[in-house]
Amino acid sequence: MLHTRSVRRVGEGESGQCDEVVSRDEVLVQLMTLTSALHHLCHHHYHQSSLLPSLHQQALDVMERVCGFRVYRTPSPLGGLGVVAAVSGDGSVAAVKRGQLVGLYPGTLYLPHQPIFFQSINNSFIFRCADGILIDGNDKRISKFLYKSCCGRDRIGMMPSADDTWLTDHPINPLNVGQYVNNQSSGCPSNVVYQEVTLQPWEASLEERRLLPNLWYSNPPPGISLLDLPIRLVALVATRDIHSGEELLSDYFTVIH
Ligand SMILES: C[S@@+](CC[C@H](N)C(=O)[O-])C[C@H]1O[C@@H](n2cnc3c(N)ncnc32)[C@H](O)[C@@H]1O
Repeated sequence: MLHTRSVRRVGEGESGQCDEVVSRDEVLVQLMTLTSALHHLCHHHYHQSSLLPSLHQQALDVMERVCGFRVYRTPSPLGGLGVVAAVSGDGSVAAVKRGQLVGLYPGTLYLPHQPIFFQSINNSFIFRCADGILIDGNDKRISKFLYKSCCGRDRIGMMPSADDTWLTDHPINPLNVGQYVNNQSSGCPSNVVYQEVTLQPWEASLEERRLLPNLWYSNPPPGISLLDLPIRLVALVATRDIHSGEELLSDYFTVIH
């Protein structure tokens, strides 16, 4: 069956993937613009699950004001859930412009040599980066337990070092649903690509990091602080204008040359 699958072919350039729709810096500018606008929602005790649905709605409103569209999970004609981009009101307009950041792939980060056998059983949410880093974006069972455990371990004082609300139906950062983007199918070509970004520690404040959905499975090496570690982010970027109500579709199968 594999030979019938469409494959995204990626060459590696000096500064990253050759198929980048926009530069790494542009992805980060878009990301930080949204996270700055979402900061005020973090001052609530948002880990209280009763507040999350309302905070999520407010976050979607902020996203639409800042980015021009909102993204959310909804039942997909392909089966299960998918992710759509939409604007309130007129469904005929282009909600997303080519090059806009539409999602982040959340999850626990595993180095290529780290064991992930039990987490990978019956798990369709494991993303493999070009350099072999794995991201477990499953929000259920052992994957959920491990992410929450790492989040508790990495707390900086009272401050969480990453977002864990993506494990619920009401993420405080609406971008953190990229693991639910479905694969393209015949007649429905992809409209987003994955752009892998290594975020250096000095590029994001603690306030920004608490809205980002990735952290490491392992402790930092001895003598290295958690805050000195880079973080891997996988951004989903639109490859064309996307109409309001359209499902986001990616290409799961990528060959790196
Ligand atoms: C990462 S999940 C995506 C979210 C998934 N739809 C869900 O609700 O859990 C990947 C799984 O979604 C389903 N899927 C993704 N793209 C699909 C497609 N084009 N047609 C049918 N099923 C698809 C497959 O079951 C696949 O293993």
